[in-house]
Amino acid sequence: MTRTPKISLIKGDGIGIDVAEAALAVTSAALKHSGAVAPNIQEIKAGAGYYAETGRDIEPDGEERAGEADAIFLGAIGLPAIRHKDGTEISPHLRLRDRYQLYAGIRPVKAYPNAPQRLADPRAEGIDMIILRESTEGLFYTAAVHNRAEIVPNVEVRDIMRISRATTEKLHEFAFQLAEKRKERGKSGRLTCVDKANVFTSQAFFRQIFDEVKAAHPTVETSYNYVDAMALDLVRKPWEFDVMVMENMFGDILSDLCGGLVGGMGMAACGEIGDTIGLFQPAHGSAPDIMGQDKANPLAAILSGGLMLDYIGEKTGVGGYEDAGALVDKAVDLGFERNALRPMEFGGDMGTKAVTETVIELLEEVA
Ligand SMILES: NC(=O)c1ccc[n+]([C@@H]2O[C@H](COP(=O)([O-])OP(=O)(O)OC[C@H]3O[C@@H](n4cnc5c(N)ncnc54)[C@H](O)[C@@H]3O)[C@@H](O)[C@H]2O)c1
Ligand SMILES: CC(C)[C@H](C(=O)O)[C@@H](O)C(=O)O
Repeated sequence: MTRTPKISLIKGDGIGIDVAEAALAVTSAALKHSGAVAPNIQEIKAGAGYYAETGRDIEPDGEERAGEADAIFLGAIGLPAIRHKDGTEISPHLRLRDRYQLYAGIRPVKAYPNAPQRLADPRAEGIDMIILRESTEGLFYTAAVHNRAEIVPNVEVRDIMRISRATTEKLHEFAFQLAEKRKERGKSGRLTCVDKANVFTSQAFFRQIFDEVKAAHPTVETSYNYVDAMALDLVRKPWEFDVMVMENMFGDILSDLCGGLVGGMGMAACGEIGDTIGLFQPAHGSAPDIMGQDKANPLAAILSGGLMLDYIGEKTGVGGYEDAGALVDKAVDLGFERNALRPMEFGGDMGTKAVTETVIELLEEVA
């Protein structure tokens, strides 16, 4: 008997609530088309709004319950007006990354036809790459929610860039395997190690481990780029890159830059994978400037939902999930090809609901 996959759902704050609902509607339609069993979904309350009401950033036992599922789906968390006393924002999702060691943060960056090209060079139409952001340590190791920074009140605060062998070996192994898979699918499969090895010992260690892991993957073409030069190259010739692997903070910053290259944050999908569970969310935030107005582009969340279905299928072996993930991608591809997806984010005429309904209609065609 096939088992029923389980998803933990955290809608969060602002547009996170709307785009999470959009992603669920689309994934549920895709699963019906592929004949898969519907997942059990347990909702967990968390976020800045929840903190303002209760003084807690996630419901009691929420972290533990989140991890009992096959995957976690998150909308977005945080509202700039709601902060801890130390000035930082409400970010329980960083504890989920830490607790479940979600080290491999996959952030796909793809240019779609009829979506805005922010670069004038026509080669920008071919942008199709992945930022692989380590998501548990690096400069986020001492993020405020972990209480690990060295603090001399009002005098000095030291945040630490932690690069550990155990996590970095797993990250680079993941990166090489991803590059190999992409090459099999006709992409260049070139892997770039993005670091700051010219200045920081931790970053030289990151690169040293990259070279060690590379020895077991002789067919993968590799290169190095310092993170500052990477920012330059992502604007001047992003089409030359395929997979880029980097520490946490560099990936945080460059993945927003990449979102901008292909339209905006409403296109920035994300999957954070650990050894036992994955968390899927759009890479954008709660967008307080447009919340409650049906203006958010739900595609980053919808594409993240597609990544989640693929992950659940591969992890559990439950039939129809990987097919449903592929259907979500196909529907979005077709929608852009036909100019049937015109999010307001790009100056189009379609709000959150209209984009979601159109993707659901397109699913019927691609199924
Ligand atoms: N993963 C997360 O949960 C996450 C990520 C980033 C920021 N945040 C939080 O979200 C809040 C707002 O942060 P911010 O303004 O720096 O980043 P943001 O991503 O929310 O917004 C940045 C800009 O992009 C636009 N935007 C973002 N997503 C969009 C979408 N789907 N459709 C259309 N436009 C979109 C916004 O309107 C805004 O102009 C903060 O509290 C921050 O801490 C949370
Ligand atoms: C809101 C914040 C904690 C988060 C991060 O820095 O990881 C966001 O910027 C992201 O990119 O997902």
